[in-house]
Amino acid sequence: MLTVTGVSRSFGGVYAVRDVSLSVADGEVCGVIGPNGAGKSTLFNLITGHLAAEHGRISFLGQRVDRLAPHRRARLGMSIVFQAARVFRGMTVEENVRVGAHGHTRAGFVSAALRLPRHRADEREIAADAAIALQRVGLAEWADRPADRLPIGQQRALQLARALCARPRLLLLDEPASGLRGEERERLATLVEELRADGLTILLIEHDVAFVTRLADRVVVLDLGQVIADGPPAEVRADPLVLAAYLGQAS
Ligand SMILES: Nc1ncnc2c1ncn2[C@@H]1O[C@H](COP(=O)(O)OP(=O)(O)OP(=O)(O)O)[C@@H](O)[C@H]1O
Repeated sequence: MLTVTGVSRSFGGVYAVRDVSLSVADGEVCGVIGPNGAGKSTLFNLITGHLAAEHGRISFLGQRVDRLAPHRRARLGMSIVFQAARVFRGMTVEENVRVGAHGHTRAGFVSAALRLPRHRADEREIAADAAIALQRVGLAEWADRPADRLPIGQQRALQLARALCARPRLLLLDEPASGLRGEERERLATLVEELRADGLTILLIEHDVAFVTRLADRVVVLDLGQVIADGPPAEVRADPLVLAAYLGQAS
């Protein structure tokens, strides 16, 4: 579904991501881990289009996308949950989720905001999608409450619902567990497991090794901008290069 081939990006002459290749198959949960500064966020932004690659190619559903703007990639079916993304204040939970739908309806965001008549059919479709997404993440009963009153764990679930409302082919999660503790983290892991059981394809970028190795079918490890391991979680966790990269960080 997603193929990244020999992608590089530098800042001020120093490579943040260097000659990285990885692929995500249909229905797979692929995890990307790595110590601080390994290049995870840079890689994520290269895939979503928020940063331009200097070398390499990125293909999504058989189409080359590395020159496409983020919204064009989103329209092809990439849906993103950004690291520590906020919910929209002054909007209900349901309204927050609806925002995610505007990529795939005929109506653009502006037309929908103006509530032009020809977009009313879309509105019904969006409401149905939002209801399904809220149900999926366990927030249906919170639909009419102000989004910013939700506890952080549920705000993260809300961001997932917003991404699901766009009917993604590939869900891209950037450090979804950051800032979550104990029970909230556990609930998020269960939710990602459920999405995986639904057959959703997920690319999960995360600092927390235990979180990723529990959820991913395959794990790619970055260190100093390069891939140092790629394989099943158990294999990767025992890899001496991976252990050394994480130990190096701890010392
Ligand atoms: N916009 C930027 N300008 C300059 N340097 C950058 C920029 N973005 C990232 N870098 C550098 O690129 C390297 C990789 O950073 P990146 O944020 O991708 O790593 P990361 O693995 O996501 O780290 P963390 O786990 O700490 O978020 C770091 O050395 C960082 O300082």
